[in-house]
Amino acid sequence: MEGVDHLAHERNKSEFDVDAMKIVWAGSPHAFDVSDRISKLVASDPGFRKDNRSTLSRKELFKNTLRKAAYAWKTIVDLRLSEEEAAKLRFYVDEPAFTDLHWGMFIPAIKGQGTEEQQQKWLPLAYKMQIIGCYAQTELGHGSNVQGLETTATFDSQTDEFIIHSPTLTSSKWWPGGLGKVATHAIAYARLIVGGREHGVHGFIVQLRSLEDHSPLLGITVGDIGMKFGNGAYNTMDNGVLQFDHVLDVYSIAFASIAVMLWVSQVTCEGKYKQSDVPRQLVYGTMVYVRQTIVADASCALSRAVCIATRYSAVRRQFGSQNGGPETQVIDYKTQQSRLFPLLASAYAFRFIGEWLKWLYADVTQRLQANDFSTLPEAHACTAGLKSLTTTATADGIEECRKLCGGHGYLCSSGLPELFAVYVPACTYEGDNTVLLLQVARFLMKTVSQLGSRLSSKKPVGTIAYMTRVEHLMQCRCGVQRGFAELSADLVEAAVAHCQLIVVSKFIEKLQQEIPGKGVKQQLEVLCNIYALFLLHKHQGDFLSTGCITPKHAALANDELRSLYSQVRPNAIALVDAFNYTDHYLGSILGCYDGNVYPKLYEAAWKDPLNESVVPDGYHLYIRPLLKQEIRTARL
Ligand SMILES: CCCCCCCCCC/C=C\CCCCCCCC(=O)SCCNC(=O)CCNC(=O)[C@H](O)C(C)(C)COP(=O)(O)OP(=O)(O)OC[C@H]1O[C@@H](n2cnc3c(N)ncnc32)[C@H](O)[C@@H]1OP(=O)(O)O
Ligand SMILES: Cc1cc2nc3c(=O)[nH]c(=O)nc-3n(C[C@H](O)[C@H](O)[C@H](O)COP(=O)(O)OP(=O)(O)OC[C@H]3O[C@@H](n4cnc5c(N)ncnc54)[C@H](O)[C@@H]3O)c2cc1C
Repeated sequence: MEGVDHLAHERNKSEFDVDAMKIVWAGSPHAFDVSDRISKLVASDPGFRKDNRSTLSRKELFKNTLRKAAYAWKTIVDLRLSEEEAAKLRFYVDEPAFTDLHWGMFIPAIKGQGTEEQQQKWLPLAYKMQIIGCYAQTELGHGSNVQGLETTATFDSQTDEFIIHSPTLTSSKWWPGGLGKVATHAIAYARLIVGGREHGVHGFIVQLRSLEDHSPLLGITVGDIGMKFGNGAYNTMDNGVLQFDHVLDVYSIAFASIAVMLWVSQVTCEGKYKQSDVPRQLVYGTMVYVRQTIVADASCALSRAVCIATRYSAVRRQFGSQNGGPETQVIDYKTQQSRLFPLLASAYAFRFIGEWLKWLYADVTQRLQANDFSTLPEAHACTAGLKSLTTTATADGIEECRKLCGGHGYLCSSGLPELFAVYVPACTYEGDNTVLLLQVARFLMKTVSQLGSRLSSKKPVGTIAYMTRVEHLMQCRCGVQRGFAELSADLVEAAVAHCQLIVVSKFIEKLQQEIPGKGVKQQLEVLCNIYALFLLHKHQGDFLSTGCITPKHAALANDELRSLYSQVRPNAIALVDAFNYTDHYLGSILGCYDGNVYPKLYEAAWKDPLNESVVPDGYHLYIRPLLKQEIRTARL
């Protein structure tokens, strides 16, 4: 029945202050206020409805996304929302679109790598959306190997301009979001050539389309790369293909530096290339920034899936009826708990590692501004490794949550198939997860060779086993005289272990902070122990082989896990309520707040276009002849 909370009995079991946990999850009272207010604003506005996405064709879907993006911008302007509120509004609109790359990469790249002059020229236009940007780095032939990019940018000292060119088919830009049909400008990465000499890959701001009629400029061939994984989902995004045919960057020498997107290098008025004495890797700075935001995205996406699966697991009953009484809630089955509760713990763990990574990025950015590059390697390794670890775990976790919901998890109305389809490319974009783990492995190898066996003693006591595991895995690999490539598969495992150590240690450090609210810290301690012991159980081979635990320890850990699951059980619904997601944002009948699942599932079924007619289109042409044996049977 509408208006009845079918999960009230679960909510009454809670042993902690849910409102206080909402603040912990949001990060602060202010952050909670913004999130709560904006999510309800979006949920209450029919202009942001999204329940019809799966019934639209690609063109209808894309046009609807453009409408929503324009409507969101109008809402932001009309309500005079702050940058923080506007970002939250785009988040809760929950539709991959060109705006993600405009605000998520194009603007940060200019802020992070542009000179004062470049920022003064481009940021005001970008902030007012008077230009729409994309980040055009990947090419048809190269994505991971940035140094392999083929697009060229040749400085013409006669005309004081840069000539951007795609010399081969494989140099076509391929994948940039927003490029296909919308972006007017791109930050295009190309090999800089000055005076016949090549100076490696640099970023260039290039105009792609007319600001008058949106037609591609002279020498620009641009379009969409086509349908992607899953029906609705990520097809709201126009990932594009782009070829430059000797495109002149229209900026005169006076603005030449406007085009070369870097404060680490300049082309002077005399056509001379000036490389500052800063690490070349700063050209990768935007990727470091985006990787740390992707870790925060992981906690959002995983918590969404866990919220759906937890609420549905409390609603669903199957088997176990005693004397005609109610059947057993599937959330009470130990197998369901052993699959679901580690994902609940991971959602919280990723939330806190995302908070720490945001601090680390801000710290390294501050140091860079003071020409202190000492923590850049660690920042790169951490952002690369944690992006890899959290996105892999989240993509796998969303799929596990779908399976935890049985057959109904496979319905689009569960919200889980679309969530998976939109989320899963996170394991690839912003760096293929294996390629990024290889970067971490390189960093560990260098650290071991510099520091000897002790990778770091700066970890909380509770992580000794985790630290020993990493050191042992590295010693086993570094000890033998075989090349990095030969050992790379093993080194990637050590890299994963290192990232898991960081997540566990930062969760423990979080618990050493002042955390207000009745029972809140206790609940987080339970979740932290679940996260740490679940990984220890999952990788017990590593821990046993390093000798840092015995088989008896492993058995005790498993017993403790079961006990911890029993402690979470009465609080599970309250722990997902703490995410404070609206039904609109969840987009899931299985995860609706009131747990009134069956009537909503039944009602939603009849809204499917296939049920607009009782007799299906095609019956008279195909089925009736079949049933009436009017189809001439082939001679046997
Ligand atoms: C229903 C709805 C559900 C909603 C769910 C929510 C999900 C959100 C959906 C939102 C929708 C849309 C938003 C999506 C946003 C998508 C954005 C994607 C954009 C992109 O993909 S941009 C392109 C990204 N490309 C890459 O990441 C390329 C990866 N490759 C590299 O980074 C490099 O090539 C490399 C692998 C690191 C190799 O570098 P290189 O060739 O230079 O070679 P080396 O390995 O020798 O490195 C040299 C040296 O440099 C150091 N180094 C390398 N990288 C960095 C760095 N980034 N920072 C600092 N230092 C770096 C390296 O360590 C070496 O140092 P050393 O010599 O060892 O000292
Ligand atoms: C949805 C989506 C959105 C995207 N948006 C953008 C965007 O806006 N802008 C942009 O510039 N790009 C974008 N990309 C491109 C993305 O950044 C690349 O696809 C990504 O960096 C992976 O590179 P790749 O495709 O070349 O993979 P590859 O490197 O070709 O990977 C293929 C396989 O090779 C393996 N491999 C590669 N190199 C090595 C190695 N050295 N050692 C061991 N194994 C290796 C990988 O692990 C993987 O298994 C997007 C991609 C997707 C899917």
